[in-house]
Amino acid sequence: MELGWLLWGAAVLLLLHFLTELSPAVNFALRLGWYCVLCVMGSLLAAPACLLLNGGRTVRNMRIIKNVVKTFKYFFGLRFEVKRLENFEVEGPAIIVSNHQSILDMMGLMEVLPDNCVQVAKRELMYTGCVGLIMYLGGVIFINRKSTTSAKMVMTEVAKTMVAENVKVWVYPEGTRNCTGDFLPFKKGAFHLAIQAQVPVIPVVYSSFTTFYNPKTKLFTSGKIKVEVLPPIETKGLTSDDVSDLADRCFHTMRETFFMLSGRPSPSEAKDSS
Ligand SMILES: CCCCC/C=C\C/C=C\CCCCCCCC(=O)SCCNC(=O)CCNC(=O)[C@H](O)C(C)(C)COP(=O)(O)OP(=O)(O)OC[C@H]1O[C@@H](n2cnc3c(N)ncnc32)[C@H](O)[C@@H]1OP(=O)(O)O
Ligand SMILES: CCCCCCCC/C=C\CCCCCCCC(=O)OC[C@@H](O)COP(=O)(O)O
Repeated sequence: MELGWLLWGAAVLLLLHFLTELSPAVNFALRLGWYCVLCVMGSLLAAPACLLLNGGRTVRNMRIIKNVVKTFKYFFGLRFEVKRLENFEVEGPAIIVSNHQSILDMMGLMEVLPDNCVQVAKRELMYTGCVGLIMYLGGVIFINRKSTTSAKMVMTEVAKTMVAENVKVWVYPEGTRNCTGDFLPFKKGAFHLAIQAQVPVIPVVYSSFTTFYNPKTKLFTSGKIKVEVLPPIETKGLTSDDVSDLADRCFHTMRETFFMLSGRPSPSEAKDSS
């Protein structure tokens, strides 16, 4: 009986292996499925630890979550090369902004996540079972993207509490995933937040995933991701009139860095040299 199960197991594994060799779409689905399984298993493992060690929803749980998620990269042959981590060393709260290419970004985020830092996420993620639970326990701030008024109210509240509780807040200013090899225009919530709280903005840039991950062509192989933490941008003395300039400044600096890290000329440079 046991031998029978073993043979069935081996046959299924062999079949999966042939299917992944045969079809990029199967390889893509299996690897992404495996990532989701890891997230679920990691959450099931981390949730009791968070509850036992820290008693409930608190940013301190992010340390536990970070340590679990940092192991995921080994399953996918992903490597991170991190530069200028010291730029996170600002006293007190800050807004961290970074580019958002995929659900895989969570691995890159945890690779560099400073202490006392929570993320802003769409509220739909709260309803993903144990993954939603672990985000809740880690202190993730959920916003309703379908209601600008509600999202703005939550963000304004965050501006007050981040100063009172000395936390950093991580926002994806593109507001959605984008794996096109360029940036989407930035939404302004993060920059309103920074100016309302009078705290610095720290941009973080991840190189393009397109050489190893592309949902359109069903590519998902191993690869290297370069990450650079840029110098903090002060907002002391800025007012709501400066939000657009601050957002533009971050967008351009981050986009230049993105093309540089990705080993591609930025579209403006390419035009100049032609
Ligand atoms: C252990 C194993 C674990 C396994 C793994 C599990 C979990 C790990 C745990 C944690 C990791 C969590 C990682 C989560 C990542 C989730 C990522 C996301 O969900 S990204 C999507 C959500 N985020 C965002 O959308 C942020 C960016 N968006 C914005 O900033 C938006 O501006 C907005 C606030 C959401 C509002 O957007 P909306 O489209 O509705 O409107 P506009 O942007 O057009 O703005 C309208 C108008 O309002 C002005 N504005 C915006 N914000 C403010 C504000 N705070 N105060 C005042 N005014 C504001 C804006 O400027 C516009 O005006 P104008 O056009 O005149 O400029
Ligand atoms: C009871 C319900 C059960 C549901 C089970 C779902 C299981 C989900 C398992 C694993 C999901 C892994 C999620 C990792 C977190 C990644 C967060 C993320 O990157 O979200 C995308 C969001 O930024 C932007 O969304 P859109 O691009 O606008 O869309």
